[in-house]
Amino acid sequence: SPSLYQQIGAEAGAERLVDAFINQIGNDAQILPFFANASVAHFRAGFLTHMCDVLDGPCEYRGDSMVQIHTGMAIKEADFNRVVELLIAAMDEVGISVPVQNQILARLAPLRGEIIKI
Ligand code: HEM
Repeated sequence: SPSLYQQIGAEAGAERLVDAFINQIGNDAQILPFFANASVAHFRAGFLTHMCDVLDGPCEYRGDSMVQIHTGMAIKEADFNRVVELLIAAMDEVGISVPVQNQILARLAPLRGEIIKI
């Protein structure tokens, strides 16, 4: 059966999704401040490869670990939940079906403990 990566439209679909997500973050007063010192190009490339890997696409994420990246950001539960909302809004925007959205969120949910309160 097709991978989740294929179901979102492979490379072009993943790029549309990540660009919509970045646009959501750029318009969100709660989350944008976390990215004040980040490079958008670096985040885009890293998030794309990580997403491709997590969704069983033909990529292997070799960047810093989730713990390494997010340590010191003091991300709270509410911030994590907000980022999930922004990702859902981005998935809606690019037309990913709700069943596929739920499978994607199920892949990301276990990462919560590596990202918050560290
Ligand atoms: C499941 C949720 C999340 C995943 C899978 C995730 C994943 C990632 C990945 C893959 C990168 C880029 C790594 C690289 O190549 O350098 C990144 C960077 C970043 N993430 Fe997350 N993240 C998540 C949640 C969050 C949350 C909730 C926040 C803040 C509220 C956040 C803030 C950041 C920031 C600011 C960067 C850029 C760091 C920099 O380049 O300076 N992330 N994240």
